[in-house]
Amino acid sequence: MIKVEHLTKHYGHVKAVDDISFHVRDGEILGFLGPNGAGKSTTLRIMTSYLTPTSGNIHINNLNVLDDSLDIRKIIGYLPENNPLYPEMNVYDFLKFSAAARQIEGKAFEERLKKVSELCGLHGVIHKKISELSKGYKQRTGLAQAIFHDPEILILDEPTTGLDPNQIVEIRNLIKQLGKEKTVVISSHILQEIQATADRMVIINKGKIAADGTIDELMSGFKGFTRLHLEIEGSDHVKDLTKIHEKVKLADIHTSNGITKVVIEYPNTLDLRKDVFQYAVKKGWILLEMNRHRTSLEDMFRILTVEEGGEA
Ligand SMILES: Nc1ncnc2c1ncn2[C@@H]1O[C@H](COP(=O)(O)OP(=O)(O)OP(=O)(O)O)[C@@H](O)[C@H]1O
Repeated sequence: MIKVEHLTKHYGHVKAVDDISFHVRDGEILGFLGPNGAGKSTTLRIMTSYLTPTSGNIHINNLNVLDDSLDIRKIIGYLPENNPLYPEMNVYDFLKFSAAARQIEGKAFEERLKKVSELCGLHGVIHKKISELSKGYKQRTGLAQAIFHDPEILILDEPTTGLDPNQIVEIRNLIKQLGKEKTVVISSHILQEIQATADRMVIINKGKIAADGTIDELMSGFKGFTRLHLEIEGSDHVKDLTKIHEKVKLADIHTSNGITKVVIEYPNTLDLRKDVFQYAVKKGWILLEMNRHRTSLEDMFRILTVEEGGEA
């Protein structure tokens, strides 16, 4: 269990993380979602004990990042955002070098290498120079380094950034595979990324927690709205649509060549399509198109982060 408690981190005048608390349960894949600059990397670097907090603490099992940084690094595997590798080394030498830093050598190294390269699909490239690998294989090498000491917790900072769509799917599958045995925290600024891999998510914005829960919980807790897109021919009074119901708002209206394109908005708890149709008939309008768009999780993410003043 990872417990983040009232964590705050200042860089000079910049409050990168502002009194956040959340937890990660054993065995779950937690998505840590937020726009650029939200404070994700800072939180993850404190979690991995590479950075000290200004205040607050993170407990991992019976350890905490203030007092037990060396022990914490033993139980955590970390893939930082920029995946630092040594491009001049080949994959084998790089893994041997990283393993030696953790005192995994000789027979123990060879045994672990067999398992890790199988899991990360590195067999075909093990003697290739890192600089010659595709971005996807570089990421696999970074993941192999992160799991080499068989940590119980894996912290992955934006692991699919910069990959092509096929590589993204491969790395997601690998993360899900690793998540069967380990507790995983994966950060991203892309909602679909978190939806595709995580069991639960914590949304951070401007250093504060904006939401925390499973995707279903967040959706049901979020009072979404419907956007009804309409095209109406031959009316000057389309704005009157707001009279249908007190909750209807005019989101957009635009007329050209005698056709008015209008978007109305109302809570998801209502379905006003019939009312709109009947109103149009009553007014003698010709309704050319009606298209319903209900707020999705993407909208929710945008709203949560924008309302908090972010730049989603
Ligand atoms: N070493 C540093 N010195 C000063 N400010 C920093 C430093 N590292 C991060 N920041 C600032 O702290 C805030 C949070 O940054 P952080 O990297 O944690 O966010 P992030 O959510 O990981 O974003 P990104 O995905 O863009 O890396 C930002 O305003 C950033 O500019």
